[in-house]
Amino acid sequence: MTQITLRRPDDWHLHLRDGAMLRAVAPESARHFGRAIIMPNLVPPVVTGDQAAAYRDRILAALPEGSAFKPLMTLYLTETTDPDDLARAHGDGLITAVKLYPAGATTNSASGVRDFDRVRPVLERMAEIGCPLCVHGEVVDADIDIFDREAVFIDRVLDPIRRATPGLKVVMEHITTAQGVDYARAGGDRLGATITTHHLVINRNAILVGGIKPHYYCLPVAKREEHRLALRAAATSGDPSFFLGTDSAPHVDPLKESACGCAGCFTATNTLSILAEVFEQEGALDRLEAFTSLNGPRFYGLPAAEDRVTLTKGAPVAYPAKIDTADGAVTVFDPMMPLHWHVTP
Ligand SMILES: NC(=O)N[C@@H](CC(=O)O)C(=O)O
Ligand SMILES: [Zn+2]
Ligand SMILES: [Zn+2]
Repeated sequence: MTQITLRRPDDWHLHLRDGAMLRAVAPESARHFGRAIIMPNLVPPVVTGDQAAAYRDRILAALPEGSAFKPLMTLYLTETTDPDDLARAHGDGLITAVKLYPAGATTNSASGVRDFDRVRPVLERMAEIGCPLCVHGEVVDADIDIFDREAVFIDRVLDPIRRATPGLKVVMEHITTAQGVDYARAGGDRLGATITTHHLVINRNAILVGGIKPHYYCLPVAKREEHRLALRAAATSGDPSFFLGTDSAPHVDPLKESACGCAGCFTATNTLSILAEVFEQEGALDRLEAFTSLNGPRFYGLPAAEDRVTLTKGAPVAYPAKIDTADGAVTVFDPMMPLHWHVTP
């Protein structure tokens, strides 16, 4: 196969940031994607309906002229989230989901949840109104090894939440383990999982072998090869539980290339070419559309896109090593392989 046409992909987990960074990265996602779930971990985070509306307007203002890209907004769940404000924002179509960060788990998560019992009433309300909960699934306990934090979260936090609030729709964001794959697969209609582009490509060796490689450091951190293979099998299976959330998470280079570097891989620029390469390697190009364009809308109860993008196989794709922002350069994820699939938007 040398050409494939897909319904326009959506990105079910994206960091667009704000200000100069937003203006630089929004066009990178809008070039290929139709919609994206926009992460609310700004500083300060997006916690109220009014803040979500203002952020949506800043995103729309940052898009190229004539872009049809639709940001699907989220609220950042805190222990003081007002269920009425949340329900109003959801009812008005202003927000599509709510994001749960365990406090301290990842970039800008200080306002996240410490005591999960304190958000029970909000979760009950979300189940009633059909508002999905997107979860960064890692425990933060100092005695839990960073490579085990996702698996432990499933047992200690996620499963109890889902049992206590069975009507709640939950998305396990950016799963990185075979345990995550197995749990999502068994979870039925109300459970989905996003998988990033980079976790289909790298295992933990990419970060650590031959010198420390900060541009491969993200959270949840990439795991052993057996987990990468489980993610590839899940993503390419066509199973509707799994859909694309790139977790494209830009940080300027000085903040990555540092003695204490930030977590996040910036993949918006070359994601679709990488995914086509991965699906081709797995003999699953015919299931790429399910992963990028069908399973996500189905989970969220939204229509699939009507317009299409075409991918054509040819000479290696040229893409910039970095993009410029008024705040500094951002390195584009290097998949360590040539990419041959050109996207015609
Ligand atoms: N994935 C990351 O490594 N970083 C994300 C936060 C997140 O999604 O956990 C970011 O905002 O930089
Ligand atoms: Zn996260
Ligand atoms: Zn993220």
